[in-house]
Amino acid sequence: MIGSDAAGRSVDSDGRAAGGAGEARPGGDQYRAGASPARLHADGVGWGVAGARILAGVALTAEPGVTVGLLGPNGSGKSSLLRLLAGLARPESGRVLLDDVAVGAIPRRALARRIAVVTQQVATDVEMSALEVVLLGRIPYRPRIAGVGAADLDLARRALAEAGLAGFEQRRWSSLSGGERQRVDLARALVQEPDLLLLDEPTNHLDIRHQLELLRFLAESTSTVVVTLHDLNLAARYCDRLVLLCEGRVVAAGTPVEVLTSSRIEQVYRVRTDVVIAPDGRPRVWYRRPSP
Ligand SMILES: Nc1ncnc2c1ncn2[C@@H]1O[C@H](COP(=O)(O)OP(=O)(O)OP(=O)(O)O)[C@@H](O)[C@H]1O
Repeated sequence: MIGSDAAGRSVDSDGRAAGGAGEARPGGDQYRAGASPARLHADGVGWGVAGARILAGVALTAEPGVTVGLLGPNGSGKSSLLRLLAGLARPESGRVLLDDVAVGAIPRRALARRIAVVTQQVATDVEMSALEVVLLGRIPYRPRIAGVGAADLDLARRALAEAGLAGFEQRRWSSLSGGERQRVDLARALVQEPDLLLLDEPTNHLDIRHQLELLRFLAESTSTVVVTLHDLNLAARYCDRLVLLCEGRVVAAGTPVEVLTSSRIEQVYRVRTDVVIAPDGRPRVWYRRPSP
């Protein structure tokens, strides 16, 4: 045990509540492929910058293995909330729990083994190969003075192939296109073998085929996933649940059918739509042309 959570409970070296269901990690540091999907729960979360309130009273629950889509207009607080969920910033009020342990109480190295984050800010001037970037995801698993092992290399190569980038191993990061960088960064997150995968607009540089492949991959992933998206139809099709933010507050949460109603989309996005339920039982949003 190397710490305690906000409630004073012991926290083990993997950031789990001592004696909790997930305490033992079969296979230790071996390839786990998101074998222990986490439950993420946030409630009453508030956060602000320089006196400006960015998030207020936000609640979000992602059950193990579920894919939650985080929606909302520009500036509604999606990226800010994702940072709080990832433990990259601390909420000013409320709490964020990973399997009942406050994220802020989990040691950084343990947190890096459990949560992987794919952000929008992908640096352009990194002098590394694609394979080296992917291998960054293995650092939380490596003894501090050890080099890269054969198993790490194998995992990184497989993750690149999974991202559709087999053969890109030695390509310089700076030579990659925006979409290729986004997929390398996803591969880096995958080799972290996270229990919780947090992605901030991971489709924004991807062509439609890669968007569909990525969202299908997330939907089928054994990890718990929270992903911010702007495309309402992709969110409706691939997410189990949606949380809709507006001006830093949750205005709706539930299944895609419950959240994506025509009146709510108009209220939040000021866009008129027709929403129909497709044969797969999920909503499809048709945007009306703005009247001249
Ligand atoms: N560090 C900061 N300093 C000042 N304002 C900030 C900071 N971080 C976020 N904000 C503001 O908080 C609000 C929410 O930003 P955030 O990036 O979370 O929104 P978002 O929903 O992800 O937006 P988008 O869809 O445009 O990516 C915005 O008005 C933004 O300008």
